[in-house]
Amino acid sequence: MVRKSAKPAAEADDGGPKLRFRSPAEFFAENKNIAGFDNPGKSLYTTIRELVENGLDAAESVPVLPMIDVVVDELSISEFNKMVGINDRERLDETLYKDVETGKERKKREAKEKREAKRKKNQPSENHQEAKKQKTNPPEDTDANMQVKAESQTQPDSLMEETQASASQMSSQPAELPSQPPPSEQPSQPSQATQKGSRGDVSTLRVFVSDNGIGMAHDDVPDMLGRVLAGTKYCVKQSRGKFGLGSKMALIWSKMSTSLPVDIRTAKAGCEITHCVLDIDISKNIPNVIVHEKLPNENNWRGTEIKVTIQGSWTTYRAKILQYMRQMAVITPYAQFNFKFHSPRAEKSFEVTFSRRSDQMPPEPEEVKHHPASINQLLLKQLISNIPGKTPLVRFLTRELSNIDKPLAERLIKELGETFSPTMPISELGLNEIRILDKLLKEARFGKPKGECLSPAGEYNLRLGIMKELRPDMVATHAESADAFEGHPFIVEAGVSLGGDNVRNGLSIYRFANRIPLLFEQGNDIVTKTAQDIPWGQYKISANTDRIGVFCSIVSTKIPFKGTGKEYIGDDSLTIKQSVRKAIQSCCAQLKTKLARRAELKSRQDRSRNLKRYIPDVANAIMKFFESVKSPTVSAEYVRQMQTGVLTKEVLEKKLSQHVETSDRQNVVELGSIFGYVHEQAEFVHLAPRAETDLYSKPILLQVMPAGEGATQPPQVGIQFLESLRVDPEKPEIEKVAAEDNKVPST
Ligand SMILES: Nc1ncnc2c1ncn2[C@@H]1O[C@H](COP(=O)(O)OP(=O)(O)OP(=O)(O)O)[C@@H](O)[C@H]1O
Repeated sequence: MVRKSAKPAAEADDGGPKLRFRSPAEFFAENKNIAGFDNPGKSLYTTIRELVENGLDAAESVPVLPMIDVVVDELSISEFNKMVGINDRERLDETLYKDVETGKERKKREAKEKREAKRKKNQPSENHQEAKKQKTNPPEDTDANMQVKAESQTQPDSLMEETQASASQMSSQPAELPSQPPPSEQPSQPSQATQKGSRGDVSTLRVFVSDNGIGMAHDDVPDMLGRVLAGTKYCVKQSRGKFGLGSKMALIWSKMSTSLPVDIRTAKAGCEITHCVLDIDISKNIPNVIVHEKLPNENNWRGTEIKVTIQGSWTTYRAKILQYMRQMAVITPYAQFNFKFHSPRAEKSFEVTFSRRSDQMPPEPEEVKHHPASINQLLLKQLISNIPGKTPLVRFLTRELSNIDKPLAERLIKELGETFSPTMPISELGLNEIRILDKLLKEARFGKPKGECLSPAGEYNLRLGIMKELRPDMVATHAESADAFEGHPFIVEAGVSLGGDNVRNGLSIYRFANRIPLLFEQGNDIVTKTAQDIPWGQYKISANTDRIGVFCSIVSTKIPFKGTGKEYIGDDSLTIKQSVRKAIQSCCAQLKTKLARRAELKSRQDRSRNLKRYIPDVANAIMKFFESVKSPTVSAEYVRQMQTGVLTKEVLEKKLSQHVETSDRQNVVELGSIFGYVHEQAEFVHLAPRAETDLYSKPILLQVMPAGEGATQPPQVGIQFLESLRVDPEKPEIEKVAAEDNKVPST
């Protein structure tokens, strides 16, 4: 009898680690921070972001002007309990709860409040001293002092202004967004809706996002929204979505925090409405469908509505969420965003509309083929397996890859060696043939991928955004031509502004990647780092004391984000970095010219203001001059006018003063053309006489030269006949104004 041999020692259960498997859903549930779901507050922000961006992608793919509604409903604890069927429960032992203040905590808080109050009391004198110090010690213009808006920075005031202006309160309170009450006014007991978490107040929120986009096919809905790493955007095309993950992360977070499913209503054009309620089986990474039905679509509605109930920290992330909505409105001016927040505390509720400002949608980005420079062995195998095996190699190279035409494909195949031929079927390409082909594609020279497949925001939209966002004194924009990063085309557009409303000294960075704004980890981003390296001083801009806005929009078929949360782009993407630098520097060069011109015009304006001080003396000097000139040919007419009272000192003073004002206004027109003011508003005043009754029959230009800055001596006076109006050839718009109001004499 053969005895069953005992298990080899190595296979015995020795208590060592056991092999386990994780589904993609489990992996992302455990590592949700890499997808931007770090804590309840950030999870709320990312949930809204993912759903809004899906809506925008869906509308743009129709294409139709996007209309995005976002409603965040804060549920009271009772409301939530009712929803899930739990009875409200009285607390028996209050001291068990984290949100109830202990005696020690109360003492600590009271001491802190006392300190705060004392500090506030002393503040006026401190402020005064600080101001005095700043006056005497202006900060040095060093890179170390350069300020970059940190992510911890509070919402810019301009946002508050705008939000307040357009917020229509749902409560009877004045139109003002409710702000967080000071700590001393906060209840020590949890509110009806919130519980204290380690990261601020955590409450249950129902997030509803709807769009007028392309909608989803009935059968696809469960997989699209209930299977991690499933989507329609895995192709070489510019889009906000890429990973097939975002909406599923929202679902996973809802599963982790409230255990409630996601509710979807969607319809494609001319189709019935799909209503689907689904959950996700995390361990199997498959949708767990609760409802999947078709409903009549009487109004022929098209779009998608998604409702998800999650925990989140509204109070901590409210500013970021509104900042996000606002920046989306800036970079997507052709979209309309309606944002509502409902709370059981009516005074906290509000709604904001970020109106559409342009009907001009950028062209829809095109899907393109892989560029040879983006190829690797795995991708080659995938491409080969996607098409029939009998496809000849030459056709594979020309049809499946971009930037290879037939002659180039034939040259490449020749270069591969004798075992390759243009007609060989791709099924004959073994592992080594693929290795050889991959090596050659990496080493050969190819044209850059074309940027036509991309849809940049456009300098116009960028400028519109900057003007609206910052209302700057001066702005310059520039679009770099398309370049490629690892075989993916990209385009960088930049804008640099100076001054503006509520802009702090130093650098304020606004970065958009495929029209997604960057609100977190800004310090690590390629644009921030590049902007910090710009030698601002060379452009007569102080990175320390000037208020500089740097806007940068990057579009690409692949943005090299450092995480699936699509936040920052590392500055190791060298070709992108170079383009960003060049684009910012081009803006700086434009600003330098404008600054120099502004300084020149400003000094001209100052000079003409100074001239006015000398007008009485000048008038006196001219009168004396005519009185003393004996030659009748020069002065007979003037002497006659003086005798008849036409030419008096007062008339001269008036004329001189008019002339100074005229040249002042000219400066205003020129300044206007530099800063982009509307020319129709500028008044052009002629130097020529307007009527025969005027003092002189020919236009005259009086040149009054002060002796110098702060001179006490009377100025020199000269008189010239003006033959024609001098027009700056660099400023044709001024010429146009003059020509339109063409009372300028031809003589
Ligand atoms: N509002 C919507 N309208 C139409 N289709 C949608 C909508 N939301 C999601 N989808 C479809 O579901 C797919 C999965 O969406 P999901 O948010 O999970 O990932 P994604 O947008 O493809 O990529 P990413 O994770 O980078 O955001 C999308 O590719 C899209 O086809």
